[in-house]
Amino acid sequence: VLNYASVHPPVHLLRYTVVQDISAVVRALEQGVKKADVDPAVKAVVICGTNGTFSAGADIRGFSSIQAGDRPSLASVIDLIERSEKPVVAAIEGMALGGALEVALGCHYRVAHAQAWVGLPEVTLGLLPGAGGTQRLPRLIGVPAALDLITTGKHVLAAEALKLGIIDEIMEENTIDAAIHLANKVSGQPLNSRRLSLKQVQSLPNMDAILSEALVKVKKQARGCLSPEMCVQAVKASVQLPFTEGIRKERELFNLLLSSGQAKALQYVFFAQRAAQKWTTSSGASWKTASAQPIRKVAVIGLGTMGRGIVTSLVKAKMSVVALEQDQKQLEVGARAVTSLLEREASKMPWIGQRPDACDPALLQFTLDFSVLQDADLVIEAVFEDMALKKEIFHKLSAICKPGSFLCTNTSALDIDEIASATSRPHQVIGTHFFSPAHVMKLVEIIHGRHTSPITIATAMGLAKTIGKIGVVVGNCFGFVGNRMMAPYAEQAVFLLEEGCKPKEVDQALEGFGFNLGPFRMLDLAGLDVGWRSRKGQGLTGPKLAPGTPARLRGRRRYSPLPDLLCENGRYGQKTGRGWYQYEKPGARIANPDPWLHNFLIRYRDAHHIKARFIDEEEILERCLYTLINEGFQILDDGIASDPEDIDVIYIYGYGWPKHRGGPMFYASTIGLPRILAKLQKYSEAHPDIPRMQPSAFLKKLVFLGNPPLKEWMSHAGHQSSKL
Ligand SMILES: CCCCCCC[C@H](O)CC(=O)SCCNC(=O)CCNC(=O)[C@H](O)C(C)(C)COP(=O)([O-])OP(=O)([O-])OC[C@H]1O[C@@H](n2cnc3c(N)ncnc32)[C@H](O)[C@@H]1OP(=O)([O-])[O-]
Ligand SMILES: NC(=O)c1ccc[n+]([C@@H]2O[C@H](COP(=O)([O-])OP(=O)(O)OC[C@H]3O[C@@H](n4cnc5c(N)ncnc54)[C@H](O)[C@@H]3O)[C@@H](O)[C@H]2O)c1
Repeated sequence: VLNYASVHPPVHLLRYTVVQDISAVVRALEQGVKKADVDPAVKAVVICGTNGTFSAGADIRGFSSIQAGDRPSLASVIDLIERSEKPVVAAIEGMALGGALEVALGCHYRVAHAQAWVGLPEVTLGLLPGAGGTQRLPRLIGVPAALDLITTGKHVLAAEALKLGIIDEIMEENTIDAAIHLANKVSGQPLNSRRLSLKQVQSLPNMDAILSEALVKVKKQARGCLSPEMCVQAVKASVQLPFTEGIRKERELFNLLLSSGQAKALQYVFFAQRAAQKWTTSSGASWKTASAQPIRKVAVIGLGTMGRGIVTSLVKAKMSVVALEQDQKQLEVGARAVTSLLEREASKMPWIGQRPDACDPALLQFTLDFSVLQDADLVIEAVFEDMALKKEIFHKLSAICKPGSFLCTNTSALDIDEIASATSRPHQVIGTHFFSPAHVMKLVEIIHGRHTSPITIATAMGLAKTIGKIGVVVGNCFGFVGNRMMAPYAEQAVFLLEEGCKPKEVDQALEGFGFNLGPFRMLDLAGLDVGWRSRKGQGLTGPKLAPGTPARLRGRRRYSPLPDLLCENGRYGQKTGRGWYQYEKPGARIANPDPWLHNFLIRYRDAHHIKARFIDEEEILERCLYTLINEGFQILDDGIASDPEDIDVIYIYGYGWPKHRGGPMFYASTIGLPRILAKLQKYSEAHPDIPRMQPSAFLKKLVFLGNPPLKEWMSHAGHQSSKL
């Protein structure tokens, strides 16, 4: 942990390794600094890490054992460092994150390697920098810059840290030697001006406005997450209170966050995201047995909503891309759309000037000619959601593409095995389900068919990582994990309209819960015609529907024809300017309640003899969320997802589930499975014609087993029909 090595007398070198037992690091730092302080042979101290890394901060797993009210002893050691009569220099290699940057801020000087980066990411873990960071950083770099770093948790490279004033010197090499040199140079000089706790925060004429605007901004973006707001409160304390009182306030806010439950959820997500990268199949394949093949050239077929976003993501990651369309007109429209997306992405990257190759259009070729795809290492198909068309394309690809190339489909729900059956290489066929907008959304569901080889899975996962996405391996069934769980959720939302709600009431309840968009705003954005086409394909509506089928029943299941009726009226959502809401013009984004729709709902209820009733927020949330969670339990039992963490990662990064609630399965564990079961039982008794409300056998089993913790759920799953 800490290696107190006096290798460069008279400078003491305190080397410590991070992400270990924080109290051991803290104790060792304390002893080291105290020893150096009383040792007359020591004139200065340098603190550095081992193996080229200063530190990634406190061990996140250790937070669960900290009780609210515990004294963060790291803070007192940082005080000790700052009070030292001998200059202490931080030598930052690799990274200094969280508590590590706070240690560096307690040092009198900071030297960093040019490739090092620093940041205070605590906010992303539901916390705030709890060891003086919120009080020292504003004193060092001013309130606006400190607010930016502390409320976003972003990391900055050494050059930017130097510009901001966090770092005193940057070195291309020999950072530790440079720190020792600096320590020797400043030895004997007065230190008070270097002690941040003694500095005043630089006053600004518009300080009140800066703080209140920051508060408004973070509240708006946080969707109920507390930590960004508490970060602003802590920085505000640095402006309004003397240092020691500010530290007290920081500790009070830290303890409040620690006990809020949100910190636990966000830390769970941190590990869940990493766990999802470690896929394993039921046959035992994993990263240990299969490695990703190198992918240099990717082809994308179809430049519609999804294809253009996928192409943009690939080009941003500097991959060579061929984009193919079905006719010249579509090719031109698609090419224009991709160019404009790439331009927008480039303008968001201020470092573009230093990296002229980023988003290089020379990496991109547009074509109508399938034979150009011959040497692609991997192909992603993103044409219409139509099985016959997809099979035709895969058959063609199988004949044209070189033997080693991988064939991926971006289907939202269709059977991967059936698509693969159109090829002579089903082991190289896989689903890569991106989310809209594909150049923004982080998630890619990687769907493993019956014949998909481990190398194909590894390669698809590798590609996702290369382009900055989070791949999650799932099994093959209609809608996979995400869309399969979305179906009962969206279905409930529509049933609630039939029973008396307005779209805005349902959306407000779910947006209040923390979703980016409620179900109706989301459906309007995605396009109502997408689901309509799928329902027609399934024979739930349209020409394939048997004559005489009752309007609100399919078999013995309740069905709502409302979404079909909207489409029949040309209301496809934002794209047509009308959907569940009305928009100023087609393509406009601001959703306004539509009196036409409200009258339509009244007439619809009259026609079907439905008596509208008042439905409170609790019922809206429970019916939408608990049916979604119920499907999640079924998915786990079926083996379509290998564990609840995977489902949670899918929902957070693909569907805008509020991160501070940890994903649907984690949320279920915080509510308690007995309560979810009881509510589902109550609602399914009231609505016996909605099978998706009937509690899953797996949920019942877990309740019967005494509501075990989430980590133990999978040891009780059935898995007879594991698809992974
Ligand atoms: C006494 C109380 C005092 C309280 C006072 C407050 C102190 C302070 O304010 C709080 C903090 O410092 S908050 C902390 C602030 N710091 C942060 O928030 C930093 C969070 N970490 C990161 O951002 C990234 O992991 C890195 C950029 C460090 C590396 O990225 P990369 O190269 O892509 O690698 P990777 O795949 O990401 O990780 C590799 C492995 O390391 C694991 N692990 C990593 N960090 C961990 C941690 N802190 N902990 C535990 N484990 C951590 C990770 O799970 C994975 O494990 P696996 O078993 O192999 O799966
Ligand atoms: N839109 C979404 O939100 C979303 C999200 C995830 C997955 N998906 C899936 O992605 C796929 C594409 O969806 P989309 O929304 O981008 O559709 P889209 O209608 O916007 O685009 C499809 C494109 O494919 C092109 N195309 C059709 N036949 C072709 C052929 N034979 N050769 C070359 N190009 C051809 C069309 O010209 C069109 O540009 C579908 O399978 C869909 O289910 C869509």
